[in-house]
Amino acid sequence: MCTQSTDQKPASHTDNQQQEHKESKPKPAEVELRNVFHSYGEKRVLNDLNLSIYSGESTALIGTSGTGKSTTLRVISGLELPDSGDVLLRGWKREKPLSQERGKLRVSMVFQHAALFDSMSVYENVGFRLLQQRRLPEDRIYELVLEFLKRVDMEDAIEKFPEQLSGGMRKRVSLARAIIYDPDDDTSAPDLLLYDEPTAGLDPTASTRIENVIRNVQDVCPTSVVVTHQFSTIRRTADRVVLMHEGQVVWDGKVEQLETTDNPYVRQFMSGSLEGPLNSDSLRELTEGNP
Ligand SMILES: Nc1ncnc2c1ncn2[C@@H]1O[C@H](COP(=O)(O)OP(=O)(O)OP(=O)(O)O)[C@@H](O)[C@H]1O
Repeated sequence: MCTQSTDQKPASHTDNQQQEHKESKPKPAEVELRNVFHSYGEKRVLNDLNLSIYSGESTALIGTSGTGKSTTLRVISGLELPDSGDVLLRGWKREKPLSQERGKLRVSMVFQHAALFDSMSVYENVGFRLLQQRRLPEDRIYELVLEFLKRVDMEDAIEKFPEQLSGGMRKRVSLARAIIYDPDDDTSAPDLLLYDEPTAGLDPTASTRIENVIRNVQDVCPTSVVVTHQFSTIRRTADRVVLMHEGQVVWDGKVEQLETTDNPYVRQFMSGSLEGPLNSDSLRELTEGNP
């Protein structure tokens, strides 16, 4: 049942994007999504989304299922173009999808289901981009793959195939693949890492390993967005948290403010209560208010 309908409709979403984050972070934005709308067929998923991702900051993107978090990552990466609104990468406006223009920011994405090539070894998976580019001799690529596998504690698996690895191991391999670059060519390092539920389906130990890796790779790429449902991942990996609801940002603050804010969306999300602005009555009002 919706108990707080009038002051939590779309018009108030912007107000609810609390200034807790913005007041304290006058950093340059790596990514700006401005008034972004995106639908799959008739289903509107991003609904006037405004979001900035700041340099040097790890942002956790949270929200209930189906609220558009993965779609937001896909729009940031250029895998999807918005129906309307702007995607700005260091001020440069994306006009075409990633397949047609790479853009001003090197974005690497770690997908929810590792997305490794089953027919390729771990070496071939992690070195895939460097092997395709053919700029480096193969023994140098092997060295680099080994080095980046060490970062995720997976160097012993270099000759293995994905089917020989557990889910958590596959995720660590996919992390190595996302971050690998040639240290002699600074332009090959990722500028932004996007993680889609990196710890989903993992036991607590495997989750902790992934969370440590996410923290540790911040020296390679200090700016990241992590979509997650897991509080341990939020606490261990994020500086800032953005809560989405029905394709909009409804709260934006520092990770420690999750515990103290009285924002009703955050309070309900944190408590897991069925009562509050995240419930289905509220969702219906939101949809009805937006043709
Ligand atoms: N390719 C697609 N075609 C049609 N509908 C899609 C597609 N991708 C996502 N959707 C729908 O869009 C909505 C938002 O999906 P999205 O994956 O962005 O949400 P999410 O917040 O990441 O959800 P979850 O936390 O469950 O992963 C969902 O209802 C989903 O079913």
